[in-house]
Amino acid sequence: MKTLKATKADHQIQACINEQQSFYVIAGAGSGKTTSLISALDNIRNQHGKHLRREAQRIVCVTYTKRAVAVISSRLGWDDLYIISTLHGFLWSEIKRFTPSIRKALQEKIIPGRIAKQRADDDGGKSKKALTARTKAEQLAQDLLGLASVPSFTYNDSNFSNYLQGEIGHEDVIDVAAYMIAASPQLRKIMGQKYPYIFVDEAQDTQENVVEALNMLCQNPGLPIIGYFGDPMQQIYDKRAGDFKGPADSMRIPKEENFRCSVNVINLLNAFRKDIQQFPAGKNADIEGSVILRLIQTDKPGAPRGRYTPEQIESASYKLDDAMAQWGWKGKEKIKHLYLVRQMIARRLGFSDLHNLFTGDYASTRAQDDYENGEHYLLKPFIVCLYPLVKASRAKDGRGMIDILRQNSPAFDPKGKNASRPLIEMRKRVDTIISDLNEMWDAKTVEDILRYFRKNDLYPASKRLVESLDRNRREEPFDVEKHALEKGDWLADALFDMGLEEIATYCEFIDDNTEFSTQHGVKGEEYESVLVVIDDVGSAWNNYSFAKTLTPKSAGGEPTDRQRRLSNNLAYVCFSRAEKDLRIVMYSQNAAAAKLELLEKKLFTAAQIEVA
Ligand SMILES: Nc1ncnc2c1ncn2[C@@H]1O[C@H](COP(=O)(O)OP(=O)(O)OP(=O)(O)O)[C@@H](O)[C@H]1O
Repeated sequence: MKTLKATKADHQIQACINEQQSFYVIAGAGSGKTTSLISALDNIRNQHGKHLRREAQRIVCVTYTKRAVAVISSRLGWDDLYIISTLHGFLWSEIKRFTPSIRKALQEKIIPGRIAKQRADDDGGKSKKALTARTKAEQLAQDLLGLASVPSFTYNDSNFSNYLQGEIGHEDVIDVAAYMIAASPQLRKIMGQKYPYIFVDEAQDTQENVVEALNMLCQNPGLPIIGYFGDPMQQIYDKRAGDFKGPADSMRIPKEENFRCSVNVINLLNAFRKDIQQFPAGKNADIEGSVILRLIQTDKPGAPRGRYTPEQIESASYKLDDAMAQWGWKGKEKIKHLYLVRQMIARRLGFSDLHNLFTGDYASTRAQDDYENGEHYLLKPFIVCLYPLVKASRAKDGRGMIDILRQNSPAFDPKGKNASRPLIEMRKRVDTIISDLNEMWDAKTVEDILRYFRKNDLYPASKRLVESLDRNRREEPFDVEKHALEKGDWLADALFDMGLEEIATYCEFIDDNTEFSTQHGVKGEEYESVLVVIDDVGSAWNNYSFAKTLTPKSAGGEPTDRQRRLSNNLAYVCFSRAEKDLRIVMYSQNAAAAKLELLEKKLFTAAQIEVA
């Protein structure tokens, strides 16, 4: 492992570990939180590894993404002394054996809570919101009644729970686990004995109830202890413990170094937040770097739902190319593009039709969110299994294809129904499937491929997917009001008719194989040159309003508190990825006034702002 000079915070963390005291590290971007976390994990192994292994105890590190899990695991040599896992994965593995307790948590707390939330949205009237909430509350009440006869539960790794099928989705796993840990001293004791050291990375994005439950687990003097690492300003999800803290008597450990960014980028970060002022603490102190903000004047969006027309997108894109050319960034390597403007990413990468479908009239907010996160039930089979399979086959990666099938396909599950079939027969099947798939991929539709996969039992077909494939096509013309609750059918029908070309680029984008990223995908990453493109219009959500947050006067009003927090935090996360040069493009309907406002706020210097 690369050893870096220990910082003051590293010494404080070590002292906490020696004293068996919980702690929480609060520090800005690029301050080496993840680095300190990994070195603390390594130090515990050096000091106590033998003893822990003898006692069959393990060190836990939960982190935010599967990618972070891989990075931390590899830095520690894939040692099974550690459990390095996403929060969902870890919590589920701890509770999954306790079926009666899971059922009890759902019955006593989780489902009643969800019903109450729906009821609060139902004013008894006939509005779409009230009707949807009523239907959902009724469905949940049915689920509650039927729960007693559900024999067991599985985690279905999606946003949806299907209680009567015993399937629990992401949000429920978190809530059920937090409830069970908080409610059961026995469970806390079992976990505490197994895991004397528990670390949480990206603590600001951990759910509040989980922080509370873990703090209860570690509230007594001595082991187990918990160590959180995070930055309140990098909280980019809702309902999370932004201002997290350890249990009572835990130690707050600040870090003011920045080892990543150039001097100019750090100056911007310091102007952006007042709670932490960083200084360049490593080789970066010698790198001046550069920051340029280009404000591009745009017109009011001309398309329905406050979106750009194709001509406007064309023009916005052209002006962006222009800026890149003038900075000498056109064709330059090692640039990471961070766009909040999905419409533009989709256009540039070539999946506009898919994007328009999932942000158009047939898409509920949930469908849109799921599409953006790569979680939609109709797209996930492609992301997880189908497209990777085609890709592996085109790369002639036989081993990769078999791995994908073994991990995803019931027909190839090493413990499944075909486990005892001769290897040679299974190999032949793989060959047939791959050749069929390759043939179909260029010529057939989404529906054809999904049907083929279902027929051959290649992907676990969720109930919703099966229902969509089995249902008759919707023949009647779509009516926004009348079909509000069933619009997903029209969405599915339109998707079924699409070819696979756009799906392929979408999958590449979601898998982070393009130079484009959404800002959410770059947490924890760093790149030499970063281009951030921000535009409230293309974002198509109400979550953010960059114009109102950064330039309220020229944008015609203040953002909501929530918009301000999310916009500021997301901008901070993006800006702080740059090691050397940062370029920001912001579309504005009042560019000249926006410039004056930004200068007044001293966020940028006059030399750093261009108006085009
Ligand atoms: N003590 C150190 N000495 C020199 N370089 C360091 C040190 N600690 C971290 N770094 C380097 O600084 C960069 C940022 O570190 P790291 O990713 O751990 O920061 P972070 O606080 O987790 O960042 P963020 O919150 O922005 O994702 C990395 O390139 C890392 O190698």
